[in-house]
Amino acid sequence: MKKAAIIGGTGYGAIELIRLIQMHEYIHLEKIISHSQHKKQLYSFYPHLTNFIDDPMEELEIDSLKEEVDIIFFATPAGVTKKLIPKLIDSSVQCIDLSGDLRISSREQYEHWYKGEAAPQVALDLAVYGMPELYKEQIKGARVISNPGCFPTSAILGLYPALEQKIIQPNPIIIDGKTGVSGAGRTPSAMTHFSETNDNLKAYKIGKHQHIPEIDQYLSTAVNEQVSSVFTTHLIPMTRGLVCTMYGQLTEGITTEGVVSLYKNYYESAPFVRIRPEGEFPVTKDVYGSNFCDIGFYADKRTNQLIIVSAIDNLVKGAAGQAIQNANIMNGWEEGHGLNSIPMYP
Ligand SMILES: NC(=O)C1=CN([C@@H]2O[C@H](COP(=O)(O)OP(=O)(O)OC[C@H]3O[C@@H](n4cnc5c(N)ncnc54)[C@H](OP(=O)(O)O)[C@@H]3O)[C@@H](O)[C@H]2O)C=CC1
Ligand SMILES: CC(=O)N[C@@H](CCC(=O)OP(=O)(O)O)C(=O)O
Repeated sequence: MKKAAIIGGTGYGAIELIRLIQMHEYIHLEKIISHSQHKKQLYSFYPHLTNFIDDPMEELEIDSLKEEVDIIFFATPAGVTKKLIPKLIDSSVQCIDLSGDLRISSREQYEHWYKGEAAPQVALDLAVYGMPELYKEQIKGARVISNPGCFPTSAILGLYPALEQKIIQPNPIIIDGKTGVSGAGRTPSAMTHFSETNDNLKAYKIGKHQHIPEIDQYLSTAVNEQVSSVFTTHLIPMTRGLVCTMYGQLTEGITTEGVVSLYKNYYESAPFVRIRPEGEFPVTKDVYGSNFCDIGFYADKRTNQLIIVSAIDNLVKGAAGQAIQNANIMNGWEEGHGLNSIPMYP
């Protein structure tokens, strides 16, 4: 049994981690750290946690925390982990960061897209990108995990095999992303206000989204050349769920059936990627509350484009679920332990 702490206690990522850890036999949630609400009970903000979490949240004392727990989940906004991680470099505590702080290998790129100073190079060197379907061997030996962003999880899982196997051109790649409002976290804003989102559909952060360098960095490794994707996100009036619809120019006359077969082989040992048969495409309800990424394809002969549709739950495979999947791999537990529930439907 490993002892864990979550930093960022009152946020949505933390609440989803708590739900998943509750079903985990080998992780005990020792502490919930809150920046703004320490000494208060989490159930006073989230009554659905009544009788599950009784201890009050605590203030962050990083020097003692690293001695008291084995795993720290950082469910904090970008900008927090990069300041804390230098204090953990010499400890043995496992760190899993849900924020974007450790995802971008170039400090200059981070500073351009995130508008703040990047994490120290030593922390970036230590961090492994926690996408188990691509980097399982590196995750096994890692102590610091940079958990992928929600859109990058859906986009990279959907595009990587087609790029690596050269069935589509590396440029241009078009990614049309759509997400539910919980992706923006718990703090309300003008963009997430009910009357702005309900009955509405909005493209946002056009050309400026912080996931652009992350997607491009990992897709570029698939082809050993720079991929510069065209990526646009849309806010959808729903709570959870995310879909990327993606387009790449076919290089050869592969059929949809051929693409389905290629992806089935590629993800044969990936328990959370489900490939749809020809003619079927995933919807967000297929993955709701689950750690699955469902992917469907259409090789369009008329336009010579491969169309890929990839759906996840932003809070599970896009955040907390993938974090638990990484913890499982790091600790030699079964990859899907605590994550094998059937998606909620309807
Ligand atoms: N929501 C999603 O779908 C996804 C989120 N992520 C990433 O996961 C992380 C958490 O996201 P999410 O939970 O949705 O965000 P929230 O805004 O809901 O929660 C973040 C929490 O972090 C704490 N916090 C805020 N500011 C500070 C600060 N300056 N120092 C320390 N703690 C602070 C607060 O909790 P408290 O005051 O209790 O400490 C806050 O509630 C973010 O980096 C986000 O980008 C990644 C993928 C998907
Ligand atoms: C609706 C909404 O605002 N979604 C967020 C999702 C970002 C996220 O989840 O966090 P990371 O930046 O840590 O990946 C966005 O598009 O920026």
